[in-house]
Amino acid sequence: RFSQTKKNDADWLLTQTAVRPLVGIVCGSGLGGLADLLKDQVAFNYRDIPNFPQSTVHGHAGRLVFGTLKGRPCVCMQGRFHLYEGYPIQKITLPMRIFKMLGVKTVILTNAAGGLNQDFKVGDIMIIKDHLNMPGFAGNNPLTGPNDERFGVRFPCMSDAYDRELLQMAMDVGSELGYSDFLREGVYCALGGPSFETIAECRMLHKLGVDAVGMSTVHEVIVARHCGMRVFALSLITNQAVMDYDSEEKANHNEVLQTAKQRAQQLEKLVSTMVIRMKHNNNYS
Ligand SMILES: O=P(O)(O)O[C@H]1O[C@H](CO)[C@@H](O)[C@H]1O
Ligand SMILES: Nc1nc2[nH]cnc2c(=O)[nH]1
Repeated sequence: RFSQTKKNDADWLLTQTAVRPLVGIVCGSGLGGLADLLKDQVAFNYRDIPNFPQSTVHGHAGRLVFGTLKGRPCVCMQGRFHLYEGYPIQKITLPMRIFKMLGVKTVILTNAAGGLNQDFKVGDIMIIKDHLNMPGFAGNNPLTGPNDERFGVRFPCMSDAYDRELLQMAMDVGSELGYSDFLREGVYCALGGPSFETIAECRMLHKLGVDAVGMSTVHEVIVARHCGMRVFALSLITNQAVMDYDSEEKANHNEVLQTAKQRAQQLEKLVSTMVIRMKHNNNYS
């Protein structure tokens, strides 16, 4: 059933735009401005794409934007789907398979996340080098169910999920742009949400080696890697996870959106420079 939906969506989109994207970008909470960098835009509201889920979260506009970045064809999701919105996990990740069918080779995912690493500050950008898939530990993995061999193997490897070359490129580009003071790398952990973490949960995640916590990205990464797309992902640290019973801090979505607003331009510059550099390096067919 999902397979037919994906094919219909991809075919429908390909008849509506001449852009044949090689890069697919997913914008995290409050980070939708990335899509505005695209030139010669052709944009679709999710509600107008047959069978597509709808964005229900503030800070996720719900538009699929095609366009070019210095001549490089891209497609950008201005808004993603989360488990807590009530969608089945396969529906949340449906856009990754549509990306694949559109011809996308590299996926760039961004998100807003809480910082657990005590060296991190609000406003830091963390390049994701690995993840913990908490819903997956409980059996909620987007690849659950019959495996569609046309996309990938039954048991995909995840030790190479985050492309090392792109991670290095992000560090290099970041340092050239003068971002080194707020550029980090680390491990992202996805939880189901929508409640933010308790203090005990934050302490546990910290002990497990998690640097940043959020409610997205990991499911998309798994599906993107399953079908062989290259993955680069980053978190904007929008708030410090609360680790201390004396703290007055309370995680909230407004703070997340506020921080995103403050750092959005630099994050956009980092990502767009990388997309342009990918072309120059001729990394892709
Ligand atoms: O991961 P993104 O989509 O950036 O959103 C993050 O921000 C929201 C919480 O403020 C949650 O949805 C969390 O996952
Ligand atoms: N789970 C979770 N998601 C977030 N998204 C932005 N900040 C946070 C956070 O502190 N926790």
